[in-house]
Amino acid sequence: LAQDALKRRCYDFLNMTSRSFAAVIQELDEELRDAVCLFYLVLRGLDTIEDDMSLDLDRKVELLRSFDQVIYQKGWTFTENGPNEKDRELLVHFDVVIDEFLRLKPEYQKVIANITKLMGDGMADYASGEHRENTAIATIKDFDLYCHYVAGLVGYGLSDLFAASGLESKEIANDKALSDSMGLFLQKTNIIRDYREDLDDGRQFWPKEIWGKYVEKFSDLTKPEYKDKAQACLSDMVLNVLDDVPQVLTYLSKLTNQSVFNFCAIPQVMAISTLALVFNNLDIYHRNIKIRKGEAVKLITNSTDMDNVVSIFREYIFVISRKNEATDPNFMKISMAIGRIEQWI
Ligand SMILES: O=C(O)CO[C@@H](C(=O)O)[C@@H](OCCCCCc1ccc2ccccc2c1)C(=O)NCCCCCc1ccc2ccccc2c1
Ligand SMILES: [Mg+2]
Ligand SMILES: [Mg+2]
Repeated sequence: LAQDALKRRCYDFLNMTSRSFAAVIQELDEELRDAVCLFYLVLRGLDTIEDDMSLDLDRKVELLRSFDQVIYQKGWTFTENGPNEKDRELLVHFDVVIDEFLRLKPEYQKVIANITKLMGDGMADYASGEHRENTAIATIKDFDLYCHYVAGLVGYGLSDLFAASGLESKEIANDKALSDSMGLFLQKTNIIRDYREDLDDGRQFWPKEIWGKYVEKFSDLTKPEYKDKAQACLSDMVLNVLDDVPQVLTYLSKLTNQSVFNFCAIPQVMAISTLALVFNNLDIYHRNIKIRKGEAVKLITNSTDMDNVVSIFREYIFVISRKNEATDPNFMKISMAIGRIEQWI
């Protein structure tokens, strides 16, 4: 009974810390649900360290690089987060997560600990660079590497958990590029959508190799006199994300378990819908925009098989092509990226 209470508290933390993933994780097949829930909570705990700009850099790096050992330390909790840190409650009660993590099958624990180590080291590498006034994400290569660390690796770990559970074939974990794209598509779309929120937090994730073509200072993109430059920069960022669409659809087409498919497909269709919403929408420089609740519900109910998911992607790719303006310096490149995707779908 005490164990059920522990597990209940973990799902409470899941629902507390994630609007978008809590529902789809709870829909997963029995065999995978707890492992994926704890995978999420462990990494959200790690990210709560990474996101806290009030933490001393050396302290942050030490925690990020040792988090894969923290998850084996019964009783460990953390109260050094700033008062406004979104998910500080999770770390204040992290001993509950650790107790549940230690009850998982050793094979699942190994996958989670391995990804936690890789992600923590990657975040630490970036945090040191970020401290040098935001020059950490200079090139598109840096951008891909950062998103690999914080999201691509989640794709790696999920594919490993799917394979280990026997609900999907081992093959799903072989093609790392496909798993990586599942994370990159979600993370890059969020980074575009969150421009304003991150700017206000003193963080910037857009690669200077892109925005530096249009403005001197990253915050110039919010100024009315740079409106045309800001629009061209935004379409350049969307162009970069479109490259991941064929791999995302290929990954989804390989899934055979219904609950795994729903879990994987729903965040991706939300992301393509968000990408179409932010494309050529300069509001992103001023506020955080989100897809309407009604649209989200429609997407969730229609993302249960590959044909429906492909038609949802086709619909939003069409929205992007319609919003594509001939005066945009990236007009042709966007048209060609859309052409490549349409070949696939
Ligand atoms: O603070 C926030 O709320 C947002 O933080 C963002 C940031 O700080 O950049 C950022 O933090 C990233 C570091 C922690 C990763 C946490 C995570 C997220 C989703 C999961 C889903 C299932 C299992 C484990 C998961 C772990 C964030 O949450 N970005 C959202 C996109 C990340 C998507 C990860 C991902 C990758 C592949 C997937 C494949 C299939 C289904 C879900 C997938 C989910
Ligand atoms: Mg975060
Ligand atoms: Mg983060």
